[in-house]
Amino acid sequence: MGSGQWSVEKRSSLRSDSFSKDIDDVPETGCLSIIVLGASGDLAKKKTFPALFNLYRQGFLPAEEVHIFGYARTKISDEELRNRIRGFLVDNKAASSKYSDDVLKFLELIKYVSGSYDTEDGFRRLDKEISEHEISKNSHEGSSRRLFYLALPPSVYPSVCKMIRNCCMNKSDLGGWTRIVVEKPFGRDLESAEKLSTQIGELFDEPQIYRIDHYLGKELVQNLLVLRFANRFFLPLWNRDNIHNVQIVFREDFGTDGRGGYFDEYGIIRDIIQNHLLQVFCLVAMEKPVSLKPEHIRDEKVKVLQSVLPITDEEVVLGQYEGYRDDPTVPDNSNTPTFATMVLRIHNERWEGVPFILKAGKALNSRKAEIRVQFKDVPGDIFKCKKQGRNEFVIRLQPSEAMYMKLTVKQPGLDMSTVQSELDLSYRQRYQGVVIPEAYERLILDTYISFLFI
Ligand SMILES: NC(=O)C1=CN([C@@H]2O[C@H](COP(=O)(O)OP(=O)(O)OC[C@H]3O[C@@H](n4cnc5c(N)ncnc54)[C@H](OP(=O)(O)O)[C@@H]3O)[C@@H](O)[C@H]2O)C=CC1
Ligand SMILES: O=C1O[C@H](COP(=O)(O)O)[C@@H](O)[C@H](O)[C@H]1O
Repeated sequence: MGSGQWSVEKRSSLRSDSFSKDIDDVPETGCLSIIVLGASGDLAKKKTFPALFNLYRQGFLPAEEVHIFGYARTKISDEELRNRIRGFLVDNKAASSKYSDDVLKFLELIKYVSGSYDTEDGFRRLDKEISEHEISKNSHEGSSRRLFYLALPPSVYPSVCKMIRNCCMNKSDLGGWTRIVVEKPFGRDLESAEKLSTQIGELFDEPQIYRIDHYLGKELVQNLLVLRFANRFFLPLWNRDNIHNVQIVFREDFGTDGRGGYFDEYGIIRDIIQNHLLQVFCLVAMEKPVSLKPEHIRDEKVKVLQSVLPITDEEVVLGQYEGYRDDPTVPDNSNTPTFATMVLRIHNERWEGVPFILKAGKALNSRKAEIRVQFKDVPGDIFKCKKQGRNEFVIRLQPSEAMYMKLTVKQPGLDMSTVQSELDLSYRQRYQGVVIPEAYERLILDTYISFLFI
């Protein structure tokens, strides 16, 4: 395959599950069960099931091979779970008021099992349901694939992983596997993250564990490396000599929305900044990796993080939106921040002196996620155009993916006056008819099929 082309391959290089034997050459032929744990929750209904639906519609989850299971403590029937998620499955092809055949057929693939997260009873019933599905598909023992997606608060990951390990593992000697997907935030702090890592590491091999940060699946986040390292424009400009500051901003126009129980335990820094915004920050600030191999990219990210100076109190602002404590699941005296802004300073040759301003807030007046790179003023400005504002390069992750560059140009006409204008690459206009995948589609697909850049 020539350079720059994508190819679909099995994760053969990662097939070192201790539960599988010598399976490198065994094709994956067994059926696939996707188990969404925490199926009653916000993530499951808003993102996980819709992403699975989109994969199904595009043929990546063939009905003959796949079954989907929801699991949570809430006692509801299969039909009640389907009713909860139905409205979140958007089918562009369907007539506006009707659910399409695709939606109805997809919902038929979903079964619900109710049980607790720390006792074996529920997980044994879940295992029984999965096995029945595997048998019904004539999947040979040892060839079936089981993907456990933990759409749950991290506090229950250890017990859930233990239950999966004790009750729901399948044989993998004929190309089958068991994998788990865990969400951010990965613990509350370094100590709890390390503890969690150890606990999960004792139960599963590294290649079986997928830690997800869905911001990495967003189209314009995926584009950051290409933009930075495949364009001559940016190479000489991307440094302290030219850049005045970088802002990485996340705003949401709704509050906890029934998730107060989860959110109040973590707050905006652990919910958004420590994971989503730091990943974006690393991609903006890191040096060019040796290659696109995950470990090379990781190494460069780690170097940036290690170069960040301790954040000072004077460069942090925290806030809580009015009405946050009205949520019945939030304690009346909660001081959990729902808004935070902080300045990160990188102590290295490229970035010394350039503030990286990270900002995140819930229940603000708009929904937006963007990166703003503001350039320094032009030295020796003969046009006196400071009033027009600086050069700025903006990457809008959402909504309406776009990147645009703010430039100063001559105001068209007889006068020699200046005005600020934009070089605009709005995806909707530029890539008409191209469907941009949701972040979770990309990431979930990666958990059972891998795309290699060769
Ligand atoms: N919501 C979102 O948009 C996103 C969320 N995430 C991550 O996904 C994970 C789940 O988030 P989300 O779905 O929003 O959270 P929810 O608060 O909706 O929790 C999901 C489910 O977990 C169970 N649950 C909630 N709190 C507890 C608890 N303290 N102990 C045991 N079970 C509990 C509930 O199910 P039941 O009571 O029925 O068992 C609930 O329906 C988090 O790690 C979050 O960071 C990541 C990206 C986006
Ligand atoms: O991880 C999370 O992300 C969502 C926002 O995701 P987006 O893709 O819609 O920007 C946020 O609402 C949630 O609090 C958080 O847990």
